Amino acid sequence: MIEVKNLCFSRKDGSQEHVILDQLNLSVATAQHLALLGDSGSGKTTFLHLLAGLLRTKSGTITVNDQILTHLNDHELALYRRRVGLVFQHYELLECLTVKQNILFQHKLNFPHQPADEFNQLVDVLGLSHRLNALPHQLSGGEQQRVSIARALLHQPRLVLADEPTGNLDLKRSYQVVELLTTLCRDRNINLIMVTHSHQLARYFEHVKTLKNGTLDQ
Ligand SMILES: Nc1ncnc2c1ncn2[C@@H]1O[C@H](COP(=O)(O)OP(=O)(O)OP(=O)(O)O)[C@@H](O)[C@H]1O
Repeated sequence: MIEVKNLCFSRKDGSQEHVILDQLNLSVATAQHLALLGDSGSGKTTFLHLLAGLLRTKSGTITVNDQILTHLNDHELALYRRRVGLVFQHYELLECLTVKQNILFQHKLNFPHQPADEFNQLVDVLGLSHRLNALPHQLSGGEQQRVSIARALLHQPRLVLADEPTGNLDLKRSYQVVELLTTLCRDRNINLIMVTHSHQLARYFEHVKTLKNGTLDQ
């Protein structure tokens, strides 16, 4: 469950204050999926970073599964971030690690005593079982994105934020990735928010909103 109330966010541009989000409100029910559209520069990535706890704001509130992010101290926010699954446009895999090591790396770092129960099932569903010893540069873009999805889901997050995950893929691979991402999240009752420029891909989502002039359409 996500509740965003009167969220404002600005950045300093020299001496000028550049307003990016302006009194933004959003309510996403538990396990709901949302596609986020909007022109380039409208603030989609900024909004995802605020939801991920990577940025802070002083104005407005963000509540995710009963945690009010604005009230968390730095340590609590770091713990919150560990529980969010992130998927990026450029995959952000570690080049020197194999597929298997990439998928397990953050899990081992953040949850060293928690077994990675879902590993086998995830790599199987994502079609990666035969690529576990490959290095990222030996994979196609679609395969790399599937690795990053496995990494994002391994620690069983309740929220996955995907920032243009198909931005580097052709249409066929984009559909595959979105189909897998939405199915995996639906099966696990995970809230998914995906930024995309594609109205076609947004059709996979039960809810679609557009960010414009710092706020979301109703
Ligand atoms: N680190 C930063 N410092 C200053 N301004 C920034 C920074 N990051 C983003 N911006 C500005 O904030 C605004 C919103 O950027 P953001 O990346 O959130 O937009 P977006 O909707 O995700 O764009 P795109 O679709 O092109 O990825 C833009 O005007 C951008 O130039």
